[in-house]
Amino acid sequence: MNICVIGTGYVGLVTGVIFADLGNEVICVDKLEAKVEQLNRGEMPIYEPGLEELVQRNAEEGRLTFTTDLDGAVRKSEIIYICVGTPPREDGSTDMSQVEGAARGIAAAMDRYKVIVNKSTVPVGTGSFVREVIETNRRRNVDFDVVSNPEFLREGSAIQDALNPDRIVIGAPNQIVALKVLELYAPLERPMIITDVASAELIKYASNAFLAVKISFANSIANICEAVNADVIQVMKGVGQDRRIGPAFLNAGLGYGGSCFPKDSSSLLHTAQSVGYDFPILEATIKTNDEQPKRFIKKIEKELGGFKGKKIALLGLAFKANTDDMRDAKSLDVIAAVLAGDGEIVAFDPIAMENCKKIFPQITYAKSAFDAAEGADAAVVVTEWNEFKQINLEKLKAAMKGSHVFDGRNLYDPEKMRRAGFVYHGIGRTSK
Ligand SMILES: NC(=O)c1ccc[n+]([C@@H]2O[C@H](COP(=O)([O-])OP(=O)(O)OC[C@H]3O[C@@H](n4cnc5c(N)ncnc54)[C@H](O)[C@@H]3O)[C@@H](O)[C@H]2O)c1
Ligand SMILES: O=c1ccn([C@@H]2O[C@H](COP(=O)(O)OP(=O)(O)O[C@H]3O[C@H](CO)[C@@H](O)[C@H](O)[C@H]3O)[C@@H](O)[C@H]2O)c(=O)[nH]1
Repeated sequence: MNICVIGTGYVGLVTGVIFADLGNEVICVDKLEAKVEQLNRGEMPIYEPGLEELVQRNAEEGRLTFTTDLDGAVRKSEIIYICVGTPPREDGSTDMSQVEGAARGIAAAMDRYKVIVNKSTVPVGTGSFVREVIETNRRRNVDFDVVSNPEFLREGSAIQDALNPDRIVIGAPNQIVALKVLELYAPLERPMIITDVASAELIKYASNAFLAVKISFANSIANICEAVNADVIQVMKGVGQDRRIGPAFLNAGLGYGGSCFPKDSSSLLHTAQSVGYDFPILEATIKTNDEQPKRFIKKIEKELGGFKGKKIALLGLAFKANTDDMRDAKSLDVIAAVLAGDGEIVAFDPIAMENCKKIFPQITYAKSAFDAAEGADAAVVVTEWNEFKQINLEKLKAAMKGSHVFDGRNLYDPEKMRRAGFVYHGIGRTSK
């Protein structure tokens, strides 16, 4: 099959390379010339384990190409995947300008029947919106179908997630076009759900919102744990053992960040409100998530007696481990609060420092966690990197001036930390 993928972010790159690896001819298009040049040199614009090798192999074998020429790519392809960004607007709704731009580009280039697939996370109704944009802007009277095929990959494990999805969701206007898209995924032998376009669009938002609810619920329980001296890890372990609940996404911490949960929960809330429904569960989930880093920062400030003149070793910057993505990373809240309180930040992250420098060039970036901890009054952990989980506690203690460790991801055992001489503060952990 000849496939065109529009957008070379996480989703476009992973979708493109996987379809190429399954034997299709894939052209990936991006409007950013520098990004396309970088990809053509075999360099990845993002950090994602396993991506570079897979892209290089498929490019060398001639199945995967990168271009800025949307016209040419659309003409050569039977199926066109829209994988562009859908960032949030100020009011929580979704900025659809990239999707509209892609649809206009497709409309101008279409020379025969095409299947247009929305893989971007888009509000319910986007299938009809894309159809309308193309109908209005097409130059020739050629037929086309619009399908929804949402993506469920996670950053940091994107290739594995895309190759082994729990389900493949295809929302199509008819069986024939559904089967055409389904055929692309047949070699993966994963469960398929075929439905209408609107339901498929909503499956994506409902899934992300439900996971966000789980996280905010665990964080709420953690906040109670702190007041009653119970341990949230033990509590959620006990809760998650119930097969009806499940253990995943019950880790209490600083709250969810990244490029998806915050914007997608706001977008779904906006959709609900636009049809006259308040969606109180989702509202509370978002509120809980907004408050979680604030509570943590307040706790640090109180324990240290303010940030003024204090040196904070910040361990981790990315919104989660195995990515260099800084979108909605909780480290940003911590940095902003410490700087606003006249404190000093020395940060270390295995791979996200370059991206953080673009946002906070004024803080100090260290060569290692120990380098960051040198002479620090407190260490604050915000990203669940393995190298922080396995850190040599003695060495960390010896490097620091103070003994406070604020663990925003519950990486450590409180008892072990106390034995190592730290004053340990987790999220929802026992104090004795
Ligand atoms: N990042 C994730 O983990 C993830 C997972 C599942 C779903 N999603 C959804 O997938 C979509 C893409 O996310 P992402 O993180 O890959 O996006 P991104 O913002 O990192 O990348 C989007 C790319 O599209 C390009 N683009 C925009 N308009 C274009 C046009 N008209 N022609 C050519 N290129 C164009 C941009 O230049 C950019 O390189 C979003 O809707 C997101 O919500 C993301
Ligand atoms: O128990 C948990 C699990 C996650 N998180 C946080 O939640 C955020 C999101 O984590 P994760 O879901 O692993 O990362 P994403 O790459 O943002 O992936 C989510 O968002 C994608 C974009 O829509 C979806 O495709 C994925 O299925 C969905 O998991 C991060 O800040 C995590 O630290 C917690 O606080 N507690």
